[in-house]
Amino acid sequence: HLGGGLPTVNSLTDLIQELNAVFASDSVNVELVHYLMKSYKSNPLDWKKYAKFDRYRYTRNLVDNGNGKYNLMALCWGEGHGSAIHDHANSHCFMKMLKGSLEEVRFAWPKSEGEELQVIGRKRLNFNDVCYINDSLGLHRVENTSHVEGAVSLHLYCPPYSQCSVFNQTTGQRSVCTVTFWSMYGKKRNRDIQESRAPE
Ligand SMILES: O=C(O)CCSS
Ligand SMILES: [Fe+2]
Repeated sequence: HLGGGLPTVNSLTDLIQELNAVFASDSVNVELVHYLMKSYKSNPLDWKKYAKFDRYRYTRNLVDNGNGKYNLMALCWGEGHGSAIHDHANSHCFMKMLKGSLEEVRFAWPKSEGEELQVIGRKRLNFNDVCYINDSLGLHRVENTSHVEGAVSLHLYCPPYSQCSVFNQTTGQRSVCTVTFWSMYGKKRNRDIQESRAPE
């Protein structure tokens, strides 16, 4: 886009170009990234090559590695699939609905060992909605509660991470979880059994 004013985003390719430009500087402009994610209007023709579903759990499909500054990925949730309660490894997390809807439940951090996690919020994310979280806002679980429709969400994590913490809701017990990709750049990886874990 020329000169001042906010860029227009007409495709996923545009969004990636604008994100690369925004992340060229070292500080993260959360409002601008939120605006860019919101201004992209989901078009399945843009993202269907990344939309790979598994029968048993949601999949994480890398779209762009943001020159190392962020990871942009498409998450595909079959009916009833959900994540574990997790944190975001001191990174920013932006999540946009590309298809279907997801329910987000937020929890406060456990204050002491053995304490049940407290729900601090519930939100339904609908088509093209964007939601933001970071560790200072709490933990969350994300779930596709539909019995009839899959869901696809676009996630941006900056800085990128490969491990986060997952929490047991009743005991507050925290454990480390390594997250990987089901596919990268639209290509499915031949994987051995234990790879491609999502925080669940
Ligand atoms: O697998 C993940 O990255 C968590 C999805 S909800 S932000
Ligand atoms: Fe999350």
